[in-house]
Amino acid sequence: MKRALEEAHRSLWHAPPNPAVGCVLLPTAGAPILGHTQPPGHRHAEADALARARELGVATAGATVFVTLEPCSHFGRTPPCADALVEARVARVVVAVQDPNPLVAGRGIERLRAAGIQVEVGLLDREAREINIGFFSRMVRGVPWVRMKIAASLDGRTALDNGRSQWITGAAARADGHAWRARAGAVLTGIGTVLEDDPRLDVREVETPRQPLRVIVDSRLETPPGARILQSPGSVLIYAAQDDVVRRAALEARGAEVALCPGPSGKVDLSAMLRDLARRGINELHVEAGHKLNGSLLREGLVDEFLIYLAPKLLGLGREMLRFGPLQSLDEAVGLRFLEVQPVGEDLRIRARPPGRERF
Ligand SMILES: NC(=O)C1=CN([C@@H]2O[C@H](COP(=O)(O)OP(=O)(O)OC[C@H]3O[C@@H](n4cnc5c(N)ncnc54)[C@H](OP(=O)(O)O)[C@@H]3O)[C@@H](O)[C@H]2O)C=CC1
Ligand SMILES: Nc1c(N[C@@H]2O[C@H](COP(=O)(O)O)[C@@H](O)[C@H]2O)[nH]c(=O)[nH]c1=O
Repeated sequence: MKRALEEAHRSLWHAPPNPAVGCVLLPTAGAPILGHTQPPGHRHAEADALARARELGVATAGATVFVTLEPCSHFGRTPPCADALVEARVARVVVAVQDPNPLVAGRGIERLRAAGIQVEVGLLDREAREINIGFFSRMVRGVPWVRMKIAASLDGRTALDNGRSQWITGAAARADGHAWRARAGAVLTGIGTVLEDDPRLDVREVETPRQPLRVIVDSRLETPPGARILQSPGSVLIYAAQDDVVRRAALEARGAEVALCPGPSGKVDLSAMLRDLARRGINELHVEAGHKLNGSLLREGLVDEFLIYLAPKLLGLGREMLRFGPLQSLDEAVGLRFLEVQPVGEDLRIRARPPGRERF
């Protein structure tokens, strides 16, 4: 199953909105055959391993199959993998975790058992959920997994007082940040960052088979039609709270989609926005915003994970990571749990989760 998880990992960048799944087929004789999810519309992991077995002329009857997610039982863009395993006459299927999609959960396992195949469920289920944490979040909660990336100095500053922030972290940390952008379905920022940094927010520092959707929270449609984000590759979606026919037309003429998502006090309803992003198939949402939008997302309890790069430098007065508070008591502090602390180039990468989000 560990090999199957490694295979699943290879699909992380091209699988979305599908889950990244890995498969290892152990034939009764010969070497293991590996498979993983191909881009949407192409082979799932089990079908991939079975196709490889056919290409190699390896008999699949009696084989044991390890797969990181329950085989599908429904006709989507590809035929059901459970049927393919039945037709291949495999003897045993070990599934790491059941499909979280309430419409199909358990059906693939039932289909295999009904055909007389021995099925076991639960081996390395925690790791299997973790690799598809965004897909699980979308299926179970109806919102993407929100991962907030912050690049800061050791004293926690994300920009100088005058707004300048490029660059705080080094080249290796910035490239690492692009790898996290690449696996997300969408990258989200706020209008403050668009106006101050004129960012592109696309994936350039690492190779990628696709560009994530770029999303701007822009209550009053203030994104300049000449902004670089509208010129770089990939689609742009702007959430506004108020319509403005002229500004909307100018942004649409540049290829952006504008969605109205009004909330209280003339601002975008951030929870409704997340539900809408999930409906659009976004599993992981990568946030790269300034202290104001970061603070709003935290205050509304919408942040699932922090991806923080800390540079070994001090900036003194400047913008904080997230604007919230002031708290009255230390008991009110937002406690986090470190998942990982890792050097990246000359900087440190810290991944941390708030309580209740340690696992999914
Ligand atoms: N080092 C780093 O990792 C990063 C640093 N930065 C830096 O941050 C600075 C920009 O910060 P900031 O201005 O905070 O930028 P943001 O990206 O946070 O955008 C701020 C805007 O978001 C809006 N906003 C906040 N909450 C909501 C909500 N609930 N609904 C709708 N809109 C909301 C605010 O609107 P309103 O005004 O109406 O309240 C505000 O105008 C720049 O200097 C940039 O360089 C930016 C990104 C990453
Ligand atoms: N300053 C800063 C970051 N800033 C983030 O990168 C954005 C620019 O993206 P792009 O236009 O695609 O290069 C910027 O608006 C902000 O969100 N990132 C980092 O890894 N390290 C840094 O020091």
